[in-house]
Amino acid sequence: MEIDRAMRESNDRRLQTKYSNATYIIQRAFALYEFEQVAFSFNGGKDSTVLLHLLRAGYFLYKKNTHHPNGNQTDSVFNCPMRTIYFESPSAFPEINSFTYETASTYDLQLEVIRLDFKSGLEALLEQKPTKAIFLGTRIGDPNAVGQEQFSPSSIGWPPFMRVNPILDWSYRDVWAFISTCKVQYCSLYDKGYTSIGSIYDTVPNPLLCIADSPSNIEKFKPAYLLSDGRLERAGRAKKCNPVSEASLSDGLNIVAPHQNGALTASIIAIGDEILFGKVEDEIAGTLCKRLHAIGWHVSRKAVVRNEIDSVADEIENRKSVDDLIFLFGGVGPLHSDISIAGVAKAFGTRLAPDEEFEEYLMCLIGSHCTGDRNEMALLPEGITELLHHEMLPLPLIKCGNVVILSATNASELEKQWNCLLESPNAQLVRLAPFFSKHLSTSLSDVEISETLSRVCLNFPDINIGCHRKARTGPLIINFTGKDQTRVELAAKELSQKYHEGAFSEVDFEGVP
Ligand SMILES: Cc1cc2nc3c(=O)[nH]c(=O)nc-3n(C[C@H](O)[C@H](O)[C@H](O)COP(=O)(O)O)c2cc1C
Ligand SMILES: Nc1ncnc2c1ncn2[C@@H]1O[C@H](COP(=O)(O)OP(=O)(O)OP(=O)(O)O)[C@@H](O)[C@H]1O
Ligand SMILES: [Mg+2]
Repeated sequence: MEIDRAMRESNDRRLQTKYSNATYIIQRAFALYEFEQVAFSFNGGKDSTVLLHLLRAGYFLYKKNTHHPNGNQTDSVFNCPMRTIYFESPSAFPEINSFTYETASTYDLQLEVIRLDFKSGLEALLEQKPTKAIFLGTRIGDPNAVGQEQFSPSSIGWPPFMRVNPILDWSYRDVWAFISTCKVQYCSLYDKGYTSIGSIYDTVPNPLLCIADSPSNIEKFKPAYLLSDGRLERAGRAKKCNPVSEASLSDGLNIVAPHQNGALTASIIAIGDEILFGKVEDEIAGTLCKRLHAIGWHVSRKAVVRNEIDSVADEIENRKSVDDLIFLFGGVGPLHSDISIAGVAKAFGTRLAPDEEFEEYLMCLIGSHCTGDRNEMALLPEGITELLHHEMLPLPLIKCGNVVILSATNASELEKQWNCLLESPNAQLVRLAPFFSKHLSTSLSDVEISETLSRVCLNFPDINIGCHRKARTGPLIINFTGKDQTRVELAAKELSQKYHEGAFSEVDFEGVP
């Protein structure tokens, strides 16, 4: 069977893994449902074209593995004569329409044409013929894929059937790699710059494929397979909203209010059972606090949580609408305990989806170790992920909504990433007016100064007034911190004036004069 052979002979391990997973799902469906009760939803688009050939291969493998394990199943025109539904619409492109009919005839598909909308059409279909499962070419990144699994029952309010999505985890690039590896025919619109095809009213060629300097002044487009960033495959679907921007706008993500000189707050989340066991000293959070303070940010919370998806998600959930940025570190990578990114996805109510751009960086860094089965590190929260590039970083940093994920494991790695973040405009790590501090040391007892100090606090709500001491019996150091130097000085003066001369001396934070 030509598809199976082409895939076996391919040296694209990653695509082979996708292929074997997809054909496994297809074989499971054929094992679970009677052949006559399963349908394929085909519309001539690239995704359903890929699915058609996977169904042919999956059916071939199913037959080979169940009925005729030793039979000769290598017939290159092996077909899957399955029920195929096509919702034909007057607003479909004629090229799509004719490709659908031609392909159905080439591959002996039993075409059932439905001229109703999806929901009513499916209701009518299920009334006429028992249909338990329908194969769809839905892929992650499609607006309607959110929340779906490879087997997902139809939504509430829809007629009951199982949606089977064998290529749910396929990327745009996987689709074109498969089409090219197996040399299958596809609708001609994809050679004219269309990258995802809806109706004639809402679809134009993808502007990202436009050839700018066409000599004839007529717009020309490169073929769809040349689109390098698959996340933009729907850029030609004019009237439909991009789920990424929709989600980020409705959540207010990525939009840090333009506080002129005001307060921006950050929280820091360390993930690590070892820190909680007391086995590892975390040096990153402390360094981050210093760096944030130095650029005028307030740190509102520093937390350490367990290597558990729910613990990470809960902590982010609590902070994501309170703080302007959340810094997260620990639990990032391919190990079983590296659950931080899944926790971020859960906190934002999204799923992990392959990020092709990040995967490319991983490939450059660790080569074939991250291809095929081992691309888990390229699964990033869908619709909310931004990559923060910097020439000094071998891998871009990941920002999801307002959560910045640091991969640093010690203070010196952090310093490097911090400097890159400062230079990356998308990190939104803006420099604010600096803090001024004054520290007074005294041998007065806590009891002696507490009442006066409380009054100063009331008079200077804009100044942070804190106290610390190195030992119970040693001097007390009082810290005045704020953005207005004059107010800081005034607060310190108001306190010292209430006591005899020499009761306070100015020191640094450590208490050194
Ligand atoms: C066979 C079939 C089953 C569908 N089942 C559902 C469903 O259960 N729930 C739902 O919200 N939409 C369902 N839809 C609609 C799709 O989610 C989606 O709106 C449609 O494929 C159009 O996708 P597009 O916007 O990418 O063109 C179904 C569509 C088809 C063809
Ligand atoms: N008019 C239709 N008739 C039958 N099935 C459809 C129709 N429209 C969508 N589908 C099903 O929904 C799936 C997802 O649709 P979608 O438009 O995202 O993919 P596609 O049409 O295959 O490719 P493209 O994204 O390039 O348009 C299709 O693969 C197909 O299974
Ligand atoms: Mg389509």
